[in-house]
Formats: sequence, structure tokens, C-alpha cells
Amino acid sequence: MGSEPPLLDALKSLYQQVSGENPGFSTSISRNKDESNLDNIVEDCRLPLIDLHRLTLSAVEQESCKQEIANAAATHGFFQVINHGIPTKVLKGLQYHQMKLFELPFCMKASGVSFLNWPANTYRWGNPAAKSIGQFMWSEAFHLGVADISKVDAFMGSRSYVDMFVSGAASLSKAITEILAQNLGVNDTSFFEENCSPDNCYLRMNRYPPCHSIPEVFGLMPHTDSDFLTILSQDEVEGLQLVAEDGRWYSVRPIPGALTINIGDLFEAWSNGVYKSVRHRVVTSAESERLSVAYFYCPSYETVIESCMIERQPLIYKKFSFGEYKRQIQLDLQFTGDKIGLSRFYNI
Ligand SMILES: O=C(O)CCC(=O)C(=O)O
Ligand SMILES: [Fe+2]
Repeated sequence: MGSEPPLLDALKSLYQQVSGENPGFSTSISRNKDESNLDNIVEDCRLPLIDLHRLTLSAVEQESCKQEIANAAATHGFFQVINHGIPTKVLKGLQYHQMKLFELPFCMKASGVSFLNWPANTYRWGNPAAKSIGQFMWSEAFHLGVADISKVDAFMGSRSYVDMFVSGAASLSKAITEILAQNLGVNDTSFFEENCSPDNCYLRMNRYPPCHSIPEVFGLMPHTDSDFLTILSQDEVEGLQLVAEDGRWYSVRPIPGALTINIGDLFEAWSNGVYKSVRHRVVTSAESERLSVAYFYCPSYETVIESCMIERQPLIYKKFSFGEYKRQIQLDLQFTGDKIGLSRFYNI
């Protein structure tokens, strides 16, 4: 019994659906034009690499480290950190157990609810909502609410690594959020403490199998994250890319032991556009599989997101609850296959 999801079959039937033709499948399948500018990639995007150990040094060092974080969030929307408090041993251990989890037979993963008592829709692959080849995703994932992690008890001893990663990521999210809020002049960060309890956050374990025949297919289609911020641990295989203001795609070089942090839509709205939620995607590799784990720092669904600059600047976005935001995304995905995101909430 194989462990691989039938990605090629799903892609072929999507192709048939959108083109009305039978794919030969050494045939090249193209995404739509603006998403297929792979030539535009500048290898090695020089994202800021920030040493968080500096937050424990002199006041001057602390201040300059905080400034780097805020600058990175306002320019790239992405940065990498070392000395972040999650030991490399934990990241490696989690990766190993993640690999074991993905090695379970496909039918078992796909019907995880009955076999493993996981919540429905925990296991995802391909993209059933895709309406074009550019929306197909050559990947599989376990997407879990942190509150549900205890249900992953058939995790073959990995529980402690998941717990250690999640608690490290929770502390790190809190620390980064405080720095970013204070940089905007908001010293009372109780909003985040009250609304973003660990149980409102999500963990997503991604696996991108090698993709031999169709290099144009994404591992993960271009998207922004719908949270306040994301903490990502990636293995050593390159694949993550982000788009810069010049419209070019840059690839993010994995650094062993480092974590990648990116700003999500909610922080962009809350900061009235100061911090940038940047579109990113994952491209596939013909040779290697790739693994990553993302921790999404989220509030409860009732939390109202409103700019912290309310008295100071014209507001870019209307206020909305996180639940409203998620519902709009679901609707847009259903009808267009893509997320429209923050532009749905422009204050015009
Ligand atoms: O796998 C990666 O590097 C990125 C994952 C990602 O963007 C996501 O899960 O939202
Ligand atoms: Fe993402």
C-alpha cells in the first residue's frame, strides 16, 4: 500500500477539466502567464538574518536588534532568525517524525478521522478547489489546530517534539509581536496576549514530493498567510520563494537551524500597512522531497482586527473579525480557486 497521494492523476484530471484535452504528460502544462515567470528568479534572496541572542545583551544591542526586526517586517515582510530558543535537535527530531507520519499509507492519511481520530480535513493534498493548473499544489500537508495536537497520539513518539516546537514558536511569536507593536508606539500588548492564545494557533506540516515530469507545477501556489505572523522551519532543500515590490520572485535560502518568520495579513491590517504580508510560493524539485513546518500565530475568530493607528492616519482597511476574514477567504476560494485576501477589506 503506497504512501504517496495520487498527485499526477489529480493533475491530469484537472488538466482535462480546464482544457478539454487529454494530457500526454510529457506534454508541457503551463500555468497562466503571470505566474509562470520562473526566469525572473534571482537566486539567493538576501533576507535579513537576525541573531536573537542580541536581545539578551546591552540595551544598545537590544535596540538595534529590535530595529532590524521592525525594518525587515516593513520592507521584506520576511526575515530569518538564529538563536531563537528552539534547539536544532528539536527541529531535526520534528522533521524525522514528520517524515514518518507522511510515510503512513495514503488511505490511512486520507481517512485519518476514522483511523487516527484526527479532526476532519487535517490531511490535505493537491488542491481539490483548483480551477487552473496554477492553483494545483504538488504537496501534502497535515494542518492542525494547536488545541488538537493532543489528538495526534498515533504520532509514534513525536508528541514531545511537536510540543517543544509549538511552545518555542509560541514564545517566539509573542516576543516578535511585542517588538513589532512597540515599534509602532503600542506598549500595551495585552491585545495579543488576550486574543492569540496558543490554542487559537495552527501547525501545518508540509511535504513536497519530487516532481519529475511537470516542472511548472507549484508545490504551494502563491499566497499570503492569513495570520499575524508565521514561524517556519524548513529542511535544507530550497523551494520557498517570495515576491518583491519589483514583481520579481526571489528564492529564500534555507539556513540550517534558522527559522524563517513572515508577516501575515492580520499584522499588515493591524499595523495599517506598515508591516508587509508578502506573497510567497513553493516550487518543486525534480530530485528531492522537501519538508517544512509552519506555526501560524492567530487570534480567536471573534477577535476584531482594526488598525492600531486609528487616531493617527487614514485607515487602509476596514475593521473586520478574524472569523469574517476566514469566511471571505473560503467563499473566494470556492468561487475563484484563489484567496483574494486583504484587498476585500479596503476602506474605500
Ligand atoms: O514550505 C514552505 O516553505 C512554505 C509553507 C507556507 O508558505 C505555508 O504553509 O503557508
Ligand atoms: Fe505561507
